[in-house]
Amino acid sequence: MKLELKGVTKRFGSFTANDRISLTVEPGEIHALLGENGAGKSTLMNTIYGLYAPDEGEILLDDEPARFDGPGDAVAAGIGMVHQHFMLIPVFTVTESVALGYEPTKGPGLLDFTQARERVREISARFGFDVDPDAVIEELPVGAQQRVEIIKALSRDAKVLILDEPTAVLTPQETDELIAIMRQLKDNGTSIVFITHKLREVRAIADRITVIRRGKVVGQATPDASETELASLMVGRAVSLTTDKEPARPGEVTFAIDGLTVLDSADKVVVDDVDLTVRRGEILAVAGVQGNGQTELAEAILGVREAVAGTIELDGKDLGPLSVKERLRAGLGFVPEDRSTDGVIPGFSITENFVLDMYDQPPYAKGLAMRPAALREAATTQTERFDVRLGTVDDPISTLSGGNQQKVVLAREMSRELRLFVASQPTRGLDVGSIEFVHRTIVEERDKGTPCIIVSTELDEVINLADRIAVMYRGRIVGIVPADTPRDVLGLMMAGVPAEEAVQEASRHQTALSEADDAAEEENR
Ligand SMILES: Nc1ncnc2c1ncn2[C@@H]1O[C@H](COP(=O)(O)OP(=O)(O)OP(=O)(O)O)[C@@H](O)[C@H]1O
Repeated sequence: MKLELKGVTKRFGSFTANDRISLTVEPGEIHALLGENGAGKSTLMNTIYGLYAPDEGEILLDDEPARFDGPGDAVAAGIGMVHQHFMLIPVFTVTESVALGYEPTKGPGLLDFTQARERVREISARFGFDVDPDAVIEELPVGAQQRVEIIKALSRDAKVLILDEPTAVLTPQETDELIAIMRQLKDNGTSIVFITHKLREVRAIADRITVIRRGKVVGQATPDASETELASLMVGRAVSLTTDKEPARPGEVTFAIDGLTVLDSADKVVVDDVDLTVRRGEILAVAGVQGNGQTELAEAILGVREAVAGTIELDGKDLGPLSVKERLRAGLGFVPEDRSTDGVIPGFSITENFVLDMYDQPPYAKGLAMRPAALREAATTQTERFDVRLGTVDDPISTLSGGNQQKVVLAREMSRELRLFVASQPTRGLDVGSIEFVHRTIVEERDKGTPCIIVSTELDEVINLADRIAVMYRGRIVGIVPADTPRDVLGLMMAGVPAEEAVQEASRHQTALSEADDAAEEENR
């Protein structure tokens, strides 16, 4: 189905989030939508999905004007959407989740689960999804949950599928699987609108690219545009995709973890006897495929997850007995992996979110009295520094775009005097310009002498920032290697191969590749 937007405008009060946007998505086309944080991408998609009514302009489906009074109308017209945050109910099975939207009925008030299960089976088989209709959502990995969202849309005959940052939470393997699925859907005639901040993906799969900035279309591109060209079109200036940094000048060890063991909620060991040290003035990146204990390691440092064995010491002090609040006061800056559940309180204003645990600390309080003016000033200055796109700092943080909420968390945590900085997926959901800034700011923090731990599943980020890299696999540290370790060696370590073996295996692989090249050349001659 062809989707066409003509002059679509959406305002929130006096703020124009989408300003006369026009674009066309042809049947079977993968159309990427690029734009910096707060550019208006999600707003536009929510409008196409019937969650917002456009203030001006129109949406056409196969050249016919469409008006939606809610997502129900959009779905009936053939539009499906997979949101940034999945809308699935954790305790439901796959079949129940799909039936909830599709609701094939046996009669008044009775859902036909047999029919729904068949539908799940049929769609899974057609696209090779490998999803068990009876699996419970909360027990599925994120990539599989996302496939359920796609099945749900397809079960309702979606002909236009909107994917809003679908790869932000996926492992590299899951991303490859999703890309394969998108290709199949395309071959099947489904039109796809694809939002992402990852330029490599855009170049790999998009047929056409539309770039929006501050609510307006600023350009169109084809996938042969370079990453640098796309980045500057998005942000309106040249962006460096790598961070210039001097070699670290590490000082003394001020942070040490010894024999740390942590259990998950089902009492399974998720961090297994981990030893780590970080020196002043260095960045240790913890790399690994999501779900190998990195999250729990970071949570144990913050104190939201209890260690069953081992110690954590900062500046010679045992953090074990300290509460989260006391650890923050001891100089820990912490960026959680999931800002929406652990980083911000949606109903609070940006200013209130700027302090949370630190409201009674100088400079925001003097004795027992809070100093609202000092707080407001800090929130204003720091959000400006981090280029947070906002109306005023008194607005609820929930009105900010996802990437801008992430920047508030970073601004909050990086505006204190720190003795240790720990960040999980610090740039998740950020645009390339913001990533450039955040990476530079982390390096500045290092150069002030703060020991930094960056937990990231993005190898680009790990390689860009790290002075040393610790690779985690199944709760253990597989090895700690220098920052210039080749990608293929890191990849093997992430699959559990010890460092030395990984180096040998990678070099064998390289030799085999070059021998194959030589043989092919010989044959061509
Ligand atoms: N309900 C709302 N009330 C007020 N302002 C809003 C609301 N929803 C979005 N906005 C504003 O509209 C702008 C566009 O937000 P949107 O979420 O569409 O951005 P985005 O391009 O998807 O960004 P990101 O890449 O960070 O997800 C932002 O400045 C945001 O603050």
